[in-house]
Amino acid sequence: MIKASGVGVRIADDWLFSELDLLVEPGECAAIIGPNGAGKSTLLRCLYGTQEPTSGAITVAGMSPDERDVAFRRRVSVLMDDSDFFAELTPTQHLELLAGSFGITLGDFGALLEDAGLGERANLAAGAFSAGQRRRLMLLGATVRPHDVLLLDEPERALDVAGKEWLTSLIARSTAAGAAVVVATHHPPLLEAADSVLEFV
Ligand SMILES: Nc1ncnc2c1ncn2[C@@H]1O[C@H](COP(=O)(O)OP(=O)(O)OP(=O)(O)O)[C@@H](O)[C@H]1O
Repeated sequence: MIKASGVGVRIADDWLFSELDLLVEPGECAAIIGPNGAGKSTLLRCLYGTQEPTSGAITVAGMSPDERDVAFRRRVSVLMDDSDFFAELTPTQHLELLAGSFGITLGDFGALLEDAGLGERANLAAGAFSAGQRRRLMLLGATVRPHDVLLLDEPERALDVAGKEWLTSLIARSTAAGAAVVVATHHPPLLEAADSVLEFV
């Protein structure tokens, strides 16, 4: 489902990383770890097609990554550093928007938002939310929408203890539904839940 072979990214004269191989089958989660600036987000951008690797080949959901390709975006869900939400919309409206754009029902919105810890804010504009509440809303959106692949960049950021436990359950739900998940993280419990760990140095 996700295959990277011999992937490298060179910045100016230096290789950020090179000869990197990654294979994530459906239903598996791979964690990417390593120090700040090691290249974790850069690799995720390569997997989503936001950035071209300098060398190597990548296949995601059977396609060459291209974030501009609607067919690719419909199969690959992503939460990156710069992912955003609609500040003027409420969580309920975000879910309605997702359900509408994918032409699906998402089930009981109230239960989903309650589970995300946003039950009491279901009908308030998200622009006034705290950092952790925004992150919960974006994580909910990224995981309830249909996806074969889920790419997460430090999803634990801004989450409280309960939020981090919820995050672990979201990833487990996604892999149980057959998605291939790649998560760059500094949160050790996510490593324990991962099927493989790719360590950047
Ligand atoms: N297109 C680019 N042009 C210049 N520098 C870049 C480019 N892409 C990545 N870098 C640099 O590569 C390094 C790795 O960045 P990256 O965000 O991938 O690290 P990271 O492992 O995700 O770090 P963190 O744990 O801090 O999030 C940084 O020094 C960054 O400035």
